[in-house]
Amino acid sequence: MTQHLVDARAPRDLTAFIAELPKAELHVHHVGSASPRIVSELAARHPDSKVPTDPGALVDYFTFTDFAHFIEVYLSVVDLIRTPEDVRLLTYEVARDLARQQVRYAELTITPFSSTRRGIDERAFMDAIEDARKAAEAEFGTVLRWCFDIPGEAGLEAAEETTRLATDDRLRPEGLVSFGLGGPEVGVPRPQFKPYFDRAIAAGLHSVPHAGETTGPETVWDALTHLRAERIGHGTSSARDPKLLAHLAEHRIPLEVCPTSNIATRAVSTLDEHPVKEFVKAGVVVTINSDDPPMFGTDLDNEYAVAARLLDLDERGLADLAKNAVDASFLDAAGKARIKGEIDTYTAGWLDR
Ligand SMILES: Nc1ncnc2c1ncn2[C@@H]1O[C@H](CCC(=O)c2cccc(C(=O)O)c2)[C@@H](O)[C@H]1O
Ligand SMILES: [Zn+2]
Repeated sequence: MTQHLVDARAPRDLTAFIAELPKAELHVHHVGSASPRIVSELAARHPDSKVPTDPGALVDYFTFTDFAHFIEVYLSVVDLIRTPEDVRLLTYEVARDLARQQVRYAELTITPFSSTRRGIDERAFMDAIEDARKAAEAEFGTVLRWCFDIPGEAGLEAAEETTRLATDDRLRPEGLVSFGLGGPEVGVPRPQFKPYFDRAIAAGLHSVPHAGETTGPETVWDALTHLRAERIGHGTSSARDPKLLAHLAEHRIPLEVCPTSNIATRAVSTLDEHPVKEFVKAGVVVTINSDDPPMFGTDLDNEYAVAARLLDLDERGLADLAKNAVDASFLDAAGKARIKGEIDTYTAGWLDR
């Protein structure tokens, strides 16, 4: 796990620049953000779990043989979240970790179906995430918004439940801005989710499905055509289809690129083979994200360092990447202008030292 972190670090000066750079994170999973500290605390609360309580043992536990193995381990961590207080603790601590990296705004992908099917009361679940969101904004200054995603492999029952939770006016939380689709893609065709995305979009939510992470470019086309995707989670295989790259560039559909994730789940063999450079060359809007940072031995700062290396960026290039994420976010115009202003002021100050 730490191997990714150590190998990928940028030269010292860029590391220091990145650490204080104000950032936005658009693709990060709620449960997948549980740090070793949070996992150990939850595992200690629920000692019957198979997840190790010792943070050191988690390094091996979070080493994956393939994408299916990653999902199996992911679900064992989901099993640790059993009470509304577990949900609140996780959400609040995730916000603390984001704030430490100067993340000013994050869209956190939450899978409410996984919690409600495990017996957490739906009202208590919504109250827990909203309570943590408000506390985090007041205490850390980090603004959180939610993306509720369908765990596609769990079928249409999960799709129906997720859509209900996202669109029922009595339940849907104030911080909810978007609707997603996650989990394995193989054997889970995207078009079947069209009616659910139609309902979510009609209720005012943005469409941000995962696509082209573990399957080919046709899945990205499906996400665009059937699910009316406004951004694509990963979209890695788009690089294999020049027409798709041209379409993404022309319509300014951003990709939520998560380089280290793609190596850890073995979706891409090595960082040097990652297609992020091809996306940029084709004029596609690229945002850099961390996906499930502790599980992949990374964090958002490290993903920016990886991007700096793969794209050969200096401080201005990194600031532009950070601004891409702000522009591609679902923040309002004033909020975007405020964070982009902070990025510019910080970068100018750094270069003037
Ligand atoms: N890189 C990723 N790419 C894709 N998804 C990712 C990624 N990282 C994290 N996820 C998350 O994985 C979960 C998958 C959950 C799932 O498939 C499932 C299947 C059957 C039952 C249940 C259950 O809960 O009972 C869950 C989703 O919640 C998604 O948000
Ligand atoms: Zn993801």
